[in-house]
Amino acid sequence: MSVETRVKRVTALQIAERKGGTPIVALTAYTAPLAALVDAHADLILVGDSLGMVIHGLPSTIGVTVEMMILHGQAVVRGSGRAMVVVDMPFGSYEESPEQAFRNAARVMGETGCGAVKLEGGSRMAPTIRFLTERGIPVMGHVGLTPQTTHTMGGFKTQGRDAESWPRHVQDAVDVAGAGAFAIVVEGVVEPLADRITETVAVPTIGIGASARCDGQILVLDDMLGLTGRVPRFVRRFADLGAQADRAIADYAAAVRERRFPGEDNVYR
Ligand SMILES: Nc1nc(=O)c2c([nH]1)NC[C@@H]1CN(c3ccc(C(=O)N[C@@H](CCC(=O)O)C(=O)O)cc3)CN21
Ligand SMILES: CC(C)C(=O)C(=O)O
Ligand SMILES: [Mg+2]
Repeated sequence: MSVETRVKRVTALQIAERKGGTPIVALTAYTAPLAALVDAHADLILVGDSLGMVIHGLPSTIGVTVEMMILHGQAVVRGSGRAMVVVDMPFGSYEESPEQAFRNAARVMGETGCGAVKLEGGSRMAPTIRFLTERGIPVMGHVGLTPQTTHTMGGFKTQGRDAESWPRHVQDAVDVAGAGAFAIVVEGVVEPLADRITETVAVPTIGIGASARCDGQILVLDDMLGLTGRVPRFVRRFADLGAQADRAIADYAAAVRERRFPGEDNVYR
């Protein structure tokens, strides 16, 4: 392919410049084939640590490892070509020190070829975000409901129901942006708080369960395709692939048992 026609990936800078513009379209993907489908329509693909719960059956994201993130990150980078790929830093891989975060983030970037990493946390993670961005690793922030701290936050609870907590959440986003994050996922916050955060920080906010006031939206792909079980209120099911798969598998089972499959078309003679 010539230099002129080669499609370049969306960059962190391009995402940062989308503040206040056409909403940024983001989805998760964990595998090459689904990354290819998302790549055709989205600006950003997140290899979320939600993969631990969604495809590995873990009870939370706490047990996800750097190795798991790298394997799925490699698959998603291979399957996509245009969208920016961001890989979640899993629990325990970045909280200890900026140095620990850099070591693991550099490994994730180097072994997957992704364009950025994401890590959870507000003001307390700002020094780490600065440490990474100053050393060439683009960072996406994640504030509000942070699933990796579910055990200290008392479950997956929507944040900002009490207006007294708003200044703390706004400060979290301000500090994350000030530390150099190119965008911030705002998860599970009431609409007026999402509005306040979005109008306060200069970088785009990408919401999940955080209203239409954000500069973009993200969902777990499997949730919006209808592949997961009970989904929270913030999810819209744009398809019902779980039910379609169930019917297809039932049809296959019946066809095998009744010797209708394999049929004439499926046999080598
Ligand atoms: N499949 C899947 N989708 C996700 O969006 C997702 C994951 N997994 N795993 C990691 C985190 C966990 N997430 C979650 C999970 C559950 C709720 C939930 O049940 N929320 C309550 C809020 C109740 C309240 O208002 O406090 C809800 O009923 O919507 C929220 C976020 C978002 N992330
Ligand atoms: C829900 C998104 C933002 C995420 O962090 C994940 O999928 O792990
Ligand atoms: Mg995550």
